[in-house]
Amino acid sequence: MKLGRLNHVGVATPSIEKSIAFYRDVMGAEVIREPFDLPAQGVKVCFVDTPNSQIELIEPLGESSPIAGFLAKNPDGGQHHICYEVPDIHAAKAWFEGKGARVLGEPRIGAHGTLIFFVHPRDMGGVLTEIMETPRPGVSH
Ligand SMILES: CC[C@@H](C(=O)O)C(=O)SCCNC(=O)CCNC(=O)[C@H](O)C(C)(C)COP(=O)(O)OP(=O)(O)OC[C@H]1O[C@@H](n2cnc3c(N)ncnc32)[C@H](O)[C@@H]1OP(=O)(O)O
Ligand SMILES: [Co+2]
Repeated sequence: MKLGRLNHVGVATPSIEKSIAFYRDVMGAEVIREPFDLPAQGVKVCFVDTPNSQIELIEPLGESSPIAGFLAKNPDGGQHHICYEVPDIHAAKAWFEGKGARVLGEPRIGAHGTLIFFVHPRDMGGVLTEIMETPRPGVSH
């Protein structure tokens, strides 16, 4: 597998509204997308555009949110995951499994509307890694 484009850095936050104010007023972000709920992933999401990538703000949605444990340990929030693009999600899953890395669940639709999966941080040098199929040109995500 060839390492693809960095799509986004996930940042967990207890309050997307407060984080939006931070990225706007302190970081000078000019393009901050409208937040939206993603119940299937247990998070509320807001994309902050940078010139070459995106920051993905994620706030827990519901008590069983996958980021609840992270926020319990880091109540002010923090860097949560890094997401790389790949051309073929199923080939990428087979690649990581072949390397003995723990893929967390089956590929599912992520915030950009393409298939994603996560690889366990303990098998990825301490970094929770999201793998995302590259959006196709002409399809809006
Ligand atoms: C917006 C949708 C989507 C997108 O399209 O972009 C998203 O990004 S959704 C983002 C949220 N979803 C997920 O994170 C799903 C995958 N995550 C998980 O399955 C779990 O969070 C986890 C990675 C298995 C961790 O589970 P948890 O119960 O929170 O913690 P543990 O105590 O079991 O952790 C085990 C181990 O891993 C360390 N850890 C946990 N989270 C992270 C992290 N974000 N970065 C680095 N390390 C992390 C934790 O400290 C434990 O370490 P040890 O104690 O040393 O074993
Ligand atoms: Co993400």
